[in-house]
Amino acid sequence: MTQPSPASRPLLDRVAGPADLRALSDAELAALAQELREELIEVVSRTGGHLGSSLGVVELTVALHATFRAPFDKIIWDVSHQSYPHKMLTGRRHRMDSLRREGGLSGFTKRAESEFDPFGAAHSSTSISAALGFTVGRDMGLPTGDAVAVIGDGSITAGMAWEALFNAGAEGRRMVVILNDNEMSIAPNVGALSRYLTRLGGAAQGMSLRELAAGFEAALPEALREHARRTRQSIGGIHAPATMFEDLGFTYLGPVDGHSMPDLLATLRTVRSQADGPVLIHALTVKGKGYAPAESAACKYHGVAKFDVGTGAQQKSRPNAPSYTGVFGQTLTEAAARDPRIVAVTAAMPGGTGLDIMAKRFPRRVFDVGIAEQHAVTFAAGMAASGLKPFCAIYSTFLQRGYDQVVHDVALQGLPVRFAIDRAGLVGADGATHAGAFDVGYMTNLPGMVVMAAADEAELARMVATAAAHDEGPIAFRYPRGEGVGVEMPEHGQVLEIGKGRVLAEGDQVAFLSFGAHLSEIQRAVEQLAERGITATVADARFAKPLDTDLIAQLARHHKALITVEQGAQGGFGAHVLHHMANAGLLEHGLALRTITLPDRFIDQASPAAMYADAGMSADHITRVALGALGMGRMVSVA
Ligand SMILES: Cc1ncc(C[n+]2csc(CCOP(=O)(O)OP(=O)(O)O)c2C)c(N)n1
Ligand SMILES: CC(=O)[C@@H](O)[C@H](O)COP(=O)(O)O
Ligand SMILES: [Mg+2]
Repeated sequence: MTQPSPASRPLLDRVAGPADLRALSDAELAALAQELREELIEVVSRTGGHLGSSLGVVELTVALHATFRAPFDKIIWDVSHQSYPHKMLTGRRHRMDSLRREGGLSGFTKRAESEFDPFGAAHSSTSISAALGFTVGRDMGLPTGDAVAVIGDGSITAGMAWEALFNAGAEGRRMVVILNDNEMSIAPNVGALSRYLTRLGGAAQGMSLRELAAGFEAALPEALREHARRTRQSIGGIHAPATMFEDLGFTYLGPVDGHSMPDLLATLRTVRSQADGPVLIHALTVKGKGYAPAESAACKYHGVAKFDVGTGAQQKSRPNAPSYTGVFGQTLTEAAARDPRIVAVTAAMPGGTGLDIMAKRFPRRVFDVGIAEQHAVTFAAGMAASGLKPFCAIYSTFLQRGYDQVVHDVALQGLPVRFAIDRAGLVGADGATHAGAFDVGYMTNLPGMVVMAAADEAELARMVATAAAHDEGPIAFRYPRGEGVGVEMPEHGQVLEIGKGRVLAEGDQVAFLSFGAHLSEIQRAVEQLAERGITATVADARFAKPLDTDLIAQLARHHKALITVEQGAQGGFGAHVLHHMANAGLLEHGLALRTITLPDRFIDQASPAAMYADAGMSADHITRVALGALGMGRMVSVA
C-alpha cells in the first residue's frame, strides 16, 4: 500500500523510535508532543478512527516513552483505541495512513504488528491483569522490564480491572498503573466510581505535582508509600483520608495534569527510579485535547469518520436505509410506550446500541451501568425476576464478557431476559476483536434459550415485538452493524411464531436455508445460479433455536442440495441443522449438505464486504458451493 509521506516536522522527523526521545530536552519533548498532535489530527482526518482518546494521551505517550525503555519495559494500553500516538513513536508513523484499512495497521495494539505492542487489546479493562503477569515474569527472572498499564476512567469501572487491582495490591510488586481520567467513557462516564474519581481529581486541585514528585524522590525507597501518603495529606489537609487505591496497597500519586510535560516527566522519572511496589498515577486529561471541534463535541470525537481538519465536519455516509441499531432503538421505544414493564440495560454504549433513543423518552427506564457486561446481564436477570421485561442490549463481541452470567443467572433460572445482540457478524474497520462471530454458538447451546437473527430491518422490528411478548424464558436476537437493506417497515412489529421460519422463493434443485442478514448475498447467488438455469429455494430460518424442523424436512425432501448460511463461526446454526438432520434420519437420501459459516480463523480488518469475501462468503463463493453440491463444480467458473 503506498502511503503519502507525512509532512516534515523538525522534531518528529528525528524520532525513528522511542530511544530517540531520550536525546531531546524536556522543552523539546513538549514541542514534539505538539507536532505529534498536529500530525495525528491530519492522519485521522484521512483515515477516520478513535481520535478523541488518542489526542488525550499525546503528552502522556511522549513522557512514557521518554522515561521507560520499551520494548524491554512493557507499556500496555487498555482497550488501546488511544494508542495512535504510541504507534507513531514506535516506528509506524509512515504507515499511519493505512490505519484500520485492509492490509494496514490495526486500530488497536496487536502483538503481531510490533514488538512495542506487548499485549493486544480492544476489549477493555485487561491492562492491569496483563501488566501484573509481565511483572511476575520479570520477578521470576525473565528478560522483561517494568510493566506500565494505562487505563481510562471508563475502563477502570469494569470488575476485571478491580480484580487485578486487588491482586496487584496484595502482591506488592513494583508495577505502574496510570489512570487516564478524562471523565468520559464513549459517552460521559457513569457510576459511583466515576463520581469518586471526580472528587479525587478536584480535591487536590492546584497542588504541584513537581512538589509531590520531589517529595517522593526524597523519601527512602522503603518508605515510599508512607511518604506519598504524608505528602498528599500535607496538601489535602492533615486528616485527609487515604484514597481507596492506597487502601488496596498502591501508592497513589496525583492528580497530575496529564497535559503538562514537566509534571508528567517529573512524576514518571521519580516513579521509575524510586518505586518499590505498585504505584497508581492519577492523570487528569481532556478527551480531544488540542483540537477545538473534538473538545467541544459532546462525544469528544471518540470515533470519527474522515473529516475536514479546518471545520471538523465529518464525511457523512448517505445511508439508503435506516440502520439496524436505529430500528432497534426506535422499535423498542415504541414497545416501551405500550408496555410500562419494558426496561433496557446498556454497558456504556447508549449511542452504539440505540438505547439513547429510548433514554430520551424514558430516561428512568434505561440503565447505563458502565463497562460492566457481567453486571449488566445479572442486573437484567434480577429485573426479569422482579417481573419487569428487561432488554439487555450488548454487542455480540462484548457479551462474551458476560457469558457465565448468561448461563448461570439467566438460562439456568429460565428468566425472561431479552438479549439484543448488535454488531453480529463482521464489523469492518475494528477488525477481528470486534467481530460478532461466536454468539450463535454460545447462545444456541443453552437450554431454554430462544435465538433469532434478523434478515433485514423489518424482521428486526418483528423480533423486538416477539421478544417483548416472550415471557416464558430467555430470548436473543442478533443483527449486524450498519444500515438495513431498505425494505418497507411494518407499522407495528408483528409477533413471530416461535420456531417458525419462512420461505421466500421456491425452486427445484438447491435450497438455501439462511439465518440472519446474509440473505441479500444469497439472493445475488440465486441470480447467478438462475443465469445457469438452476432454480433455488430460499428460506429464512428466523430461529436457530428452536429449529423449524418441518421446514428443514420439507427442504431436505424436495431438493438435491441444502445449504445453510450464517454470519457466524462454525458450531452455530449450520451445526444445529446438521445435528438435527442426522438424528432425524434426514441424511439418508443422498441429499448434498453444505454449511456456509465464517472459517476457523480470525478475519482481519477490511470493509465488511471484503471481510466476507476473505471468509469465503461472498455471492460468488455461495454460487460455487451450490454448484459443487449439485455436482456441477466445473460447469462454470465464477470470479
Ligand atoms: C469489554 C468492553 N466493553 C465495551 C467496550 C467499548 N468501549 C471501547 S472504548 C470505551 C470507553 C472507554 O473509556 P475510557 O477507558 O475512559 O477511555 P477514553 O475513551 O475516555 O480515553 C468503551 C465503552 C470495549 N472496548 N470493551
Ligand atoms: C474501541 C471500541 O470498542 C469502540 O469505540 C468501538 O470501536 C465502537 O464500535 P462501533 O463504531 O461499531 O460502535
Ligand atoms: Mg475516559
